[in-house]
Amino acid sequence: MSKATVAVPAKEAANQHPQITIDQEAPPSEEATTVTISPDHASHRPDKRLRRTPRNTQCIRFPPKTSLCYRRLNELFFSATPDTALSSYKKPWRKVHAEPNIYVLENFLTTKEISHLMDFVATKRFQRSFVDGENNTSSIDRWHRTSTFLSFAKQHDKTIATIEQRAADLLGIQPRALEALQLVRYEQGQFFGIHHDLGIYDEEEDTVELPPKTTWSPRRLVTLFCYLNDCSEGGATYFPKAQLRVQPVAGSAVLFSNVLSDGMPDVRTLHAGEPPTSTQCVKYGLNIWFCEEF
Ligand SMILES: O=C(O)CCC(=O)C(=O)O
Ligand SMILES: [Fe+2]
Repeated sequence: MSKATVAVPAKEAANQHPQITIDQEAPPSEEATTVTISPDHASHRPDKRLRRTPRNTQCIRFPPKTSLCYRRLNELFFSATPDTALSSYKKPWRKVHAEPNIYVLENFLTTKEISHLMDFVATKRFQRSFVDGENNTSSIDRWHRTSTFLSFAKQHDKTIATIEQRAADLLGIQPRALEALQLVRYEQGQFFGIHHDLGIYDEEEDTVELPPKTTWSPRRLVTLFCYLNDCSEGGATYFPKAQLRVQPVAGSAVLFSNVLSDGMPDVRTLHAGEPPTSTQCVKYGLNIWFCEEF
């Protein structure tokens, strides 16, 4: 039974504005398959109706146009040919969706790094994940997110610093622009419902509210989400608007932008962490976020 459905009402269909219906009573869809691309959504254009209310007029400020980072972001996310941007990535990679551009990078983490990260799993305490709400509040929401997490201090150790540096090199940024790495865990049935990494999704308006610049939380431009283990029964990262599921494979990472080229949230990269459906798989992932500034 699908828990999150994407439906295009008849009157909206002509305008290509998919509406998302989220059944809050239950976690996201279990109809996971390996990476698939839907022709229906491959041509979806950015939603030009993004509201510019007084609360979200401050769009994301990109790095200077002359910077390596600006060129990388442009090429990776706003052009059809990312080959130069990914030329420094010497391992296999695939563009698994166009507009919005979403990539899967194979072997982003080495097996040594994975086992080092998994050592923390045994010794450190995971916290219940929470969701951000209005007015800089956050709360535990068992309907929306039941997974647990663990944050590392920046450059916590040599391995973490190496991973940070690798992610920074990929995006052409300094490691200081990355948020502290965050390990997430999903036991059977645990999930993270449909959300956006930049701000709060307004289901009725089908927009993402860009958080104000003054908020305590950094604004996340780009997400690089790494998988620490294989998970074939459930556990996919699901992009409802792209109709895409990325199935966890140890060491690989999914890369996507949370912003459009005008610095406003890209609602098309709405996503969810689906629940592993078997006791055989406890899913572990590592969030690496490139942020606007601290
Ligand atoms: O677990 C996943 O596949 C996605 C996790 C995620 O979206 C997040 O932690 O923000
Ligand atoms: Fe996310």
